[in-house]
Amino acid sequence: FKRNWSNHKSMHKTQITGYYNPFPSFPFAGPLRPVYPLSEHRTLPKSIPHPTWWQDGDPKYSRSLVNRNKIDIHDAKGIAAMRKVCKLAREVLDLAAAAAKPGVTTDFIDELVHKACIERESYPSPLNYNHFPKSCCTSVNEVICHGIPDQRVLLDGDILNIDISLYHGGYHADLNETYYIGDRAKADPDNVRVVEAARESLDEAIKAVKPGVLIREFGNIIEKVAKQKDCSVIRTYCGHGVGKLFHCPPNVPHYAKNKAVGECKPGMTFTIEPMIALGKYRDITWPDNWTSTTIDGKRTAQFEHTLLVTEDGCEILTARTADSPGGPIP
Ligand SMILES: COc1cccc(Cn2ccc3cc(C(=O)NO)cnc32)c1
Ligand SMILES: [Co+2]
Ligand SMILES: [Co+2]
Ligand SMILES: [Co+2]
Repeated sequence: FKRNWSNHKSMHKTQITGYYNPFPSFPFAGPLRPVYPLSEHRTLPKSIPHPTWWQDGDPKYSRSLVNRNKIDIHDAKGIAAMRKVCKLAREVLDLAAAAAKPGVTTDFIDELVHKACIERESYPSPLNYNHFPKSCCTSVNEVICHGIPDQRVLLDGDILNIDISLYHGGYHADLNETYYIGDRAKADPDNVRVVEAARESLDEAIKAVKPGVLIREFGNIIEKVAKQKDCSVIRTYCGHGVGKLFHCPPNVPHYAKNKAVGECKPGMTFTIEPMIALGKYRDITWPDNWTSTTIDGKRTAQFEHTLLVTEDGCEILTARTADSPGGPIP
């Protein structure tokens, strides 16, 4: 699907002939622009198991209507596989985070992620998923999610979200974090407010995960934290079941008073991945049909974990380890 940009040029013409154009940079709501060309399509050795979409981009998730809301409960083997792929995904995210410095391009981060996946006999799940062009998502400043790694150089003062998903042993892991680029001690107070609101809203939601809790409860918790920090909650993108499939039930909205279906039961695995914004919650997508930004160009931050519901609570399968870099500003 290619947008028809012919009227776009006419908008520029009217600009030159003096008509007022309220959105001169449409559809770029903030200062960020893509920096092309994207690097060559990356591949993996065929010895590494590939998901269904590696070649034609189609997940082929033939979901029968009956199972529309059925949430998978993993057996011991499945739980062991999820622990393994989530540990590998955490290692890859930590390697990417350590490289995220001023002067480095997001494409370099993607190349590092791709190689780290191969070293771990894992496929980077986003690669060619619905035709997504790269092996991870790198979302800078006003980008909410699904940022495409390109030739843009990271700048001191940027905030960068790196979203990693791995496919290993027949199961997917999914996690992301937002990092301060450059001197964290000099980070803009608004950057700190939105990043720490996202971090804290996820942490508070995770504390509530245990058998019997309704999936729709997490949005109430997340929105309460966001509002306390004078931030908004993005509504378009939700957390999701993750396991044998990259995306499956339950759908996990991050906003209050949502109508999500389902309750937590031991053995299910899903992500909670709140996207929090300094300004309006509405989103707009770039002409690349992937990159989603806030409608007002204000900055946004996200954190994501893959969680396992246990008999008495939850296990954060993608938890940081002792040698994970970064972390909250003290
Ligand atoms: C068809 O519509 C879309 C639109 C945007 C993106 C994609 C495909 N896609 C690619 C990477 C990716 C990551 C996640 C994720 O859960 N992150 O936590 C979700 N979707 C993803 C499809
Ligand atoms: Co133009
Ligand atoms: Co993710
Ligand atoms: Co996700």
